[in-house]
Amino acid sequence: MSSPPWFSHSSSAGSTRRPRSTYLPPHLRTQPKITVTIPPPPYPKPAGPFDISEKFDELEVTEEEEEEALEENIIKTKKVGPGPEVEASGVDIPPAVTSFDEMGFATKALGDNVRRCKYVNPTPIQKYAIPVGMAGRDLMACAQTGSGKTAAFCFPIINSILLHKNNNTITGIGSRGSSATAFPMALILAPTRELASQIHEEAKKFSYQTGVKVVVAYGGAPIVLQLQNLEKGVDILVATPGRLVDLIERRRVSLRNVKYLALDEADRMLDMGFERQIRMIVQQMHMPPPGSRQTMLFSATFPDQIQRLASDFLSNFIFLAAGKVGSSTDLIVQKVEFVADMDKRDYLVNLLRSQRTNNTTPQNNALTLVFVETKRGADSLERWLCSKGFPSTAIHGDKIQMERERALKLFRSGRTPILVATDVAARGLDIPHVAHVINYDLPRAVDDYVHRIGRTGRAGKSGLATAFFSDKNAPLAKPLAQLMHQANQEVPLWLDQYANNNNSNTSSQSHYGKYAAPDYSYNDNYALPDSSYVDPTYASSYAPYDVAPYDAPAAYYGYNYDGPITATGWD
Ligand SMILES: Nc1ncnc2c1ncn2[C@@H]1O[C@H](COP(=O)(O)OP(=O)(O)OP(=O)(O)O)[C@@H](O)[C@H]1O
Repeated sequence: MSSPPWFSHSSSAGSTRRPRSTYLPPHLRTQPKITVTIPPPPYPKPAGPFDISEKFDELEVTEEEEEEALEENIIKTKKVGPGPEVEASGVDIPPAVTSFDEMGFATKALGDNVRRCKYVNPTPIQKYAIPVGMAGRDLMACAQTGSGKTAAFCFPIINSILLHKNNNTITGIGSRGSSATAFPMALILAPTRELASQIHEEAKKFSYQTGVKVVVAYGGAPIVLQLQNLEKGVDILVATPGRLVDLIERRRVSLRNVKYLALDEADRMLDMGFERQIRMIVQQMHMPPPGSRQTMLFSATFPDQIQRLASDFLSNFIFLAAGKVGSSTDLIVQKVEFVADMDKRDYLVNLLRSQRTNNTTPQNNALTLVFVETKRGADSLERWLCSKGFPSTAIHGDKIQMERERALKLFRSGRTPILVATDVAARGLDIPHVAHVINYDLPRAVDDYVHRIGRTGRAGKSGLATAFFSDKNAPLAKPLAQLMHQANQEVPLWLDQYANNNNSNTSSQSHYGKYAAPDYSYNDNYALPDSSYVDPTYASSYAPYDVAPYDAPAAYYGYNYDGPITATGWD
């Protein structure tokens, strides 16, 4: 493990020579030499190339294969469970269950779909959250990354739709001239296109052969196709805020009939400056009020500002916390290395080379996700890695949606086993076989670190996370060290020392303060992709970071949304 220049530590011996070709300006030549420490592989060796088909139709498996998969999932959920204690608060909390059979789904089809997904036992959060959701109660649920939160809000929604679809007051599609308005019964909001798309795929699997229709709408993809899908009928609409507002403005979606609302990664949507849009969607666009609809908020982290939103959106809700709020799962081995910024590239290449040589993550077999700070940095690192013989691809907010999807597909399938990403890939993405997450640039906030490393160590599997820490990350030292201690990780002495020297920044989980300016990486990835809308309150914070022109329609400023609806055409 490498240490900062001022820290004397025995492990700094045995360093690797910096390649001759690297020019170092004289004033930087006293920097410590690089040591690459590769821990033993904590992850199972996955078999690649990977099957990324996601539809059940394509997943018809032999009984033998099914048994094998079930066996594997029993092992996985055994690792997840009995799991961390789930803390529940609220009145009349419905009792938790221990198996999917006990959940009492409305139709056999739902139980069949659980089986098709090869889920043997519910994860801890599912044991508590699914009964709460199925009892129709509002819910705020916090559970570690990769713990199965998607199923925890999807199953109650699908179940309730199956129970109540026929009593629906506004059925199917209303009409306005030649184009129809869709009246979904359920709305699931997600912060990014990729996450919305993933939830859509999951929800389709969970509702397979139930008759429940799931449609997705997000920016960057042709709206015409989404409109056509909406016209065919929709029970559950999965959407990003920007595109949804556009569809409502065009009167192609009405929220009057929404009985179930789920916000995934709700805290992230606030960080991104989407609060006003979300409040407008939930409070001013004809959605039934709390009490007349069921609302569920899910995330792995819950910074303070979400509490206020919760009190406005939820009614008589139950709070569930699986494990410590904002903690990382201990399935992930976390390493922190002190790497000066100028040494990062060489260090990374050495790390990947050792990985390859030691066969810990053979090429094309296990996936490595590398997080960087900027879009330009992502492109440049991707090129560098390719030039060094490491097939890589990159994903960030400046790429068009097709390129983003292509990059994910290449990575997911193992054809390009390294993905260089900005925070656009930090939340919610469930990519099997990600064995190693490298924080080449650490994020500014520890919550973001938790979500990033959570791309590995999912659903009971173990994973590895390596962070490159440099002087500029000093403010993160304390919350990072705290988080690692909580997760029983080996914390380098120098990091503890850094943490003690940086006592000023003591907030460990919620880092921006109340509605404070988002980190530029949010702008990089989130604030603009789905619309060019930037809340003027936050616009100045984005300014130095190459913001697309702010062009939100005037309607967005008024909180009373009942005026004339104009189609803006932006997406
Ligand atoms: N009961 C279960 N048994 C086995 N696997 C499960 C179970 N529930 C969910 N999974 C799988 O676990 C993985 C992680 O689930 P999911 O993406 O819902 O996690 P999450 O808690 O939403 O994570 P994040 O916080 O990163 O968004 C998925 O591959 C999912 O199919």
